[in-house]
Parts: sequence; C-alpha cells; structure tokens
Amino acid sequence: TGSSRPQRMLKAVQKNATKGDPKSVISAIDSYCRHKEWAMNVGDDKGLILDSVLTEVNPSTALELGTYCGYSSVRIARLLSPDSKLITIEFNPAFAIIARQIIAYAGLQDKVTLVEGASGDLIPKMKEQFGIKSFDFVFLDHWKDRYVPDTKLLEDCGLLKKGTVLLADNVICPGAPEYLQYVRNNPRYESRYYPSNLEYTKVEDGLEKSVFLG
Ligand SMILES: O=C(NCc1cccc(CNc2ccc3[nH]ncc3c2)c1)c1cc(-c2ccc(F)cc2)cc(O)c1O
Ligand SMILES: [Mg+2]
Repeated sequence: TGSSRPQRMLKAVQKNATKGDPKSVISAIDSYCRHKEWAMNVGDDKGLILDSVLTEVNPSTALELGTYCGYSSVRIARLLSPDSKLITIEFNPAFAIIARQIIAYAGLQDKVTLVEGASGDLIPKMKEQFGIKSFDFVFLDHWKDRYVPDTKLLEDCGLLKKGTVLLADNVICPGAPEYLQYVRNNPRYESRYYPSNLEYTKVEDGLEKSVFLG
C-alpha cells in the first residue's frame, strides 16, 4: 500500500529541513502543506498568533490536546524556557509515530512528552503520572466536540490555576460553537477571539484565548 499523508510530511521534513533546527522544520511543513498537500496543522498564519500568546505566557508547563504530526508541538516547544515542558496527547497511533520523529528531528524531544491515548482518560492521570500541579498553558486542537468536556475535566481535576491560558484552534472552521458559548458566557473565563484563516487557505478561522480566573 502507499504512504500516508503524515508519512509524506515526515519525508518532506527529512528532505528539506535541517536536523536540530525547529524553524526549518516548521518552514518545511508549511511549504509542503501550502504547495503540495494540505494538512490540518495550525499553520503559519494562526501559528504567529500561537507564538505571540506563548511568548506572553512563557509557560513552565504546557499541555497540547491533539498532536497530529507534531507541527504545533515544535512551534510551542521551540519557544519554551530551558526547564519548561510540553505534554502533548495524541489518540491516533499512526499520527503519534510520525509526530515523535518530527519532534526529534527538530531536536525538541527533551522538552516534549508525547502521550498516546484519549484526553478524557489521560487528563485525570496528569497529576499522579507526570507530577503536574497545574498547567500554565493549554492548546486545544483535537476533536472539536471534546473541547468543552475536556475543559470541564481540567477544571474538575484542579489542573487549571488563576491565570492559566487556554488557546483553542478552529473555533470557526470546522468550528467549536459549544466551546465558544462555554468560555464566553462563563464568569470564570476572560475570552478574546483572534481572527485568522484556516491553515494554508483563505477560509476564515481563528483562535480563542481564554484566561481562567480561578
Ligand atoms: O478536526 C481537526 N482536528 C482534530 C482531529 C481530527 C482527526 C483526527 C484526530 C485524532 N487526534 C486526536 C483525537 C482525539 C483526541 N483526544 N485527545 C487527544 C486526541 C487526538 C484529531 C481539524 C480539522 C480541520 C479541518 C478539516 C477539514 C476541513 F475541510 C477544514 C478544517 C482543521 C484543523 O486545524 C483541525 O484541527
Ligand atoms: Mg486545528
């Protein structure tokens, strides 16, 4: 059988990026996905917003829901301070296997812990298994109908603290209407919408940033 889209993305990284250079890995993926084959990475336009929010938060402990091929894991990890960590959760083993290789190619394997499984199962285990007190930053980019239940789960597990920043991808396309409703009408969150476009297209999309108020 032929290769998969994630496998072709990894090949493009190995061919066009420099080992240990996160910036070149990001560019190689963006170029491949813009000119050769679309893929559901957060992309370069929304990626700039992700970068700016990350730089502002400067998290010690970050969580990503939905690794896919590791593009946003690389974007996030490259901006973390020396002793800071990213935990990224991926449900699909075929995606995880590629993501591990792309994260390693960028030289960021020591900052990123990729955990395979479903967010709903793994979030309750974060404290005991990874010694996490709370997260400073959460990037939501997995199944859009899981954004609300997982946000509630993070609250219930005491994994959010006053000032934790949640950043959600795709709130317009494919859309996460229940999530927008939840964070925008909840007194425990201060939310702001960052308009942008769906990765590698002219279609409208954007990121919702929500600060947990405790
Ligand atoms: O749907 C999306 N992404 C999520 C997703 C999708 C598939 C598989 C997985 C499997 N990974 C997974 C699942 C459950 C999980 N629980 N915990 C971790 C975890 C991990 C995740 C998405 C779609 C589009 C899009 C598509 C088509 C189109 F026309 C426009 C836009 C654009 C995006 O930027 C997107 O992010
Ligand atoms: Mg996305």
